[in-house]
Amino acid sequence: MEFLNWSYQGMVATITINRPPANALSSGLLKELSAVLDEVEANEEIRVVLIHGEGRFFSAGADIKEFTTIETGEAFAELSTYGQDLFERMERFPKPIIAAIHGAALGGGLELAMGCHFRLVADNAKLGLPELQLGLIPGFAGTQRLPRYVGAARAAEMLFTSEPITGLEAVQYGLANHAYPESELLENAYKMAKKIAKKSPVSIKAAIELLNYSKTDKFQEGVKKEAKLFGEVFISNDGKEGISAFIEKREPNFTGK
Ligand SMILES: C/C=C/C(=O)SCCNC(=O)CCNC(=O)[C@H](O)C(C)(C)COP(=O)(O)OP(=O)(O)OC[C@H]1O[C@@H](n2cnc3c(N)ncnc32)[C@H](O)[C@@H]1OP(=O)(O)O
Repeated sequence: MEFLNWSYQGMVATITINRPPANALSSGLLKELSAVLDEVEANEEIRVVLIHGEGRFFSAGADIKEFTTIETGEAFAELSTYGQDLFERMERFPKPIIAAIHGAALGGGLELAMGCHFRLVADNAKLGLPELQLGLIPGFAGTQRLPRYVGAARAAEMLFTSEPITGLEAVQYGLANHAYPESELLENAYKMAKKIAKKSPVSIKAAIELLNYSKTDKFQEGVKKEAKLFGEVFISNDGKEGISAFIEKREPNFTGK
């Protein structure tokens, strides 16, 4: 594995995102995550999965630099569908997956965390979907999962302003379950994971299957629509301007074209 480390001890597997400087989710990293999930699913000794980031951040989102190598809207929509399917698999995964978020979970990073069964955060972490700042939209099901956790109006504000919320706010909004000082986050996440690992894997698997029924057919329709629009927005002039502005470290100038 090039971008992820993983190991397990005492029924708890730890997946560490390790792609400096920002743990950006390149397509290679997403493929590795899929392969790790295969191994974790097949291993009967593992009952709970904890996912966190090495370095300063959980993850700053999809790899914006890799975006410049993608030429067509269709290819962008395919990337979107790949991430959506992977995070959907996580939400349906038969073993609980907990995200422990420090630093920042932005864009695809937050979308990955929202595909986990729940989130624990550092109280000063930043969580947001800043894609509109890039002249884009979220593409890994963020437009469908965020309103489920925080409500439509808060999701709209987070999308329209691109401003992140803090870990403490994420708990108030229902996006994260508990916030801790950053230095105590992992220790508390392991405590929680070990508690859950004592439960029957049979009943955990059934509970996860049932929790997924609370999603409506509209969720799946919304996800498909998101991938289509993700490709369309990417090929707009504003999409190109937003990505160039990020790479050139300047404010974008959007024209509506
Ligand atoms: C379908 C999904 C779509 C998406 O996910 S689109 C991406 C959404 N995410 C974002 O828009 C977040 C972009 N990043 C940031 O806002 C900031 O960065 C941070 C808040 C994460 C950190 O800010 P600071 O502490 O000032 O560090 P820094 O100098 O901006 O970043 C350190 C290095 O990390 C690279 N980087 C950060 N985020 C990404 C990314 N998402 N993709 C690729 N590279 C990224 C930067 O460019 C830079 O690199 P260098 O040192 O070479 O200049």
